[in-house]
Amino acid sequence: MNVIYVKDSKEMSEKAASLLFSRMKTTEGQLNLGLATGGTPQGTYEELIKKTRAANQSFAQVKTFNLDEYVGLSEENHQSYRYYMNTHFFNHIDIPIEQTFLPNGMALNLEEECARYEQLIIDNGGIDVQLLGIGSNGHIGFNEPGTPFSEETHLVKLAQETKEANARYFNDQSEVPSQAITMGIASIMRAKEIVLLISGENKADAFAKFMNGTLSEQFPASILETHENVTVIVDEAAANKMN
Ligand SMILES: N[C@@H]1[C@@H](O)[C@H](O)[C@@H](COP(=O)(O)O)O[C@@H]1O
Repeated sequence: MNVIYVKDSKEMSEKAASLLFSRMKTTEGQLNLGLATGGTPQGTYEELIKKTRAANQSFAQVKTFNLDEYVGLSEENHQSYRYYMNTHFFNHIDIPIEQTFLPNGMALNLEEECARYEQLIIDNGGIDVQLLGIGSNGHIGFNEPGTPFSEETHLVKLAQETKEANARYFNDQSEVPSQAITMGIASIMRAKEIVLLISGENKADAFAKFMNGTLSEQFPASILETHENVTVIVDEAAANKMN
């Protein structure tokens, strides 16, 4: 595992964007990108848009697969992850929108939707580079503590801690959906390369726990240490409990 220590979230975003940009360039855009939402990767998307424009680079061949989506929020809902991805990234680059995929949290049959999404990723050849954030309880995607490492895309009930953490994006905590569809740990681990971003002092405990290396389903991110190609980019605020 390659751990890169950076000063702040700006430097983290620049490093992550450079890494993704170079992967897209070396594959001439023939790349399946796994993407994440939340506050942490927002700067990475901004940097990636800047780089793409400055280099006048086309990424029309890239396909994207997001980790997760809330159940019951339409794509017009500003809190849906589809809306987040469109506004923060897809509307500003030339990846055709038909090549951008998220689980459909409005599907009538949610179990079928999970199986469809898992198969969609497989049928497209799998994910080449997966971008990840981490929840303060160690969740990745929406795989909460206790999720079996063997899970593929599935329906989850959000932990109270996660609902509280994500309430800042909603008018009121009662509006935070209680369910989501997420790629499972097994789906994430099939990505050929993983880039984990950790930023801010509210992630310091999670980072310290991650680095202590105990493999446990109670701390979902711990599985990443068993993946052969992981880069962690962590800023000073998140790393400060390691000193
Ligand atoms: N499902 C997302 C995760 O993919 C994300 O990593 C986490 C942390 O978000 P933030 O980066 O805003 O702290 O929040 C959500 O729960």
